[in-house]
Amino acid sequence: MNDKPIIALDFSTSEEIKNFLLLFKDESLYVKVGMELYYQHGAEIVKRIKEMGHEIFLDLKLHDIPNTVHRAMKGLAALDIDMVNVHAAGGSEMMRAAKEGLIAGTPAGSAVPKLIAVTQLTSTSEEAMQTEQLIKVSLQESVLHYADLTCKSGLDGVVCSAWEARMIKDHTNEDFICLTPGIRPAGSAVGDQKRVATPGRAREIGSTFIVVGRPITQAADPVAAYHEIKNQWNGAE
Ligand SMILES: O=c1ccn([C@@H]2O[C@H](COP(=O)(O)O)[C@@H](O)[C@H]2O)c(=O)[nH]1
Repeated sequence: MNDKPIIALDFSTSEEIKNFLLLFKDESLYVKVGMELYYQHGAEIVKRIKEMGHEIFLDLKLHDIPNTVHRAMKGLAALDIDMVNVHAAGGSEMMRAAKEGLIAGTPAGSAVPKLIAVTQLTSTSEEAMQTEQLIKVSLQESVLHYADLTCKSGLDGVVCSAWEARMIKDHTNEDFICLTPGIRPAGSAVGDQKRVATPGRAREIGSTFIVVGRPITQAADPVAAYHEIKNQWNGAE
């Protein structure tokens, strides 16, 4: 497991990002740049955050035809990101194309970013999956199916809820990344998330990375909230 919780930087302005990151002074963080930030500030914001010494998971969840995803990944690989993702629902051909694009676009001498795939979003309940996506198996079966497909397509891991991490690692291997959003410290607001777990529970079950947004970014003291969550994640409290 990675000892740093990944902070979801769900902000829209570069000013907000700057002010937020300044709170952490010289601490090196692992942050997640998602659609809200990337669609407004693009490669420039990724570059600036990287220059500040932070690791970056670029959470754009690509899902398109294989050729388009290959070309997009080739471009993203030039950004010096650490991890990026696609939707497993795009299929094995698309996932393999994503990986090939990433390898082709990575500058010589640099490490290829980790590539993971979303199984079922943590905001999806079993009922919504069955009635809206018309997937007639259990949510666990669907998540496991996508994890298996992702592993066989040569990717590094999946996005899932903490509750599915152990099952996925048992069916793939211990090194297969299970990155789990939907993390909520006891007593904090769940919001739109459906499959949530505390940082401590996520560690016990087998998450490799946890992603935490609002419980940190909307806290009265984000630095204190981050360290409390980090301690719980590392089993220190
Ligand atoms: O299944 C998924 C995939 C991605 N996310 C992203 O993680 C963060 C979670 O933020 P919170 O504020 O802690 O809910 C957010 O950026 C999502 O886009 C996810 O939640 N679930």
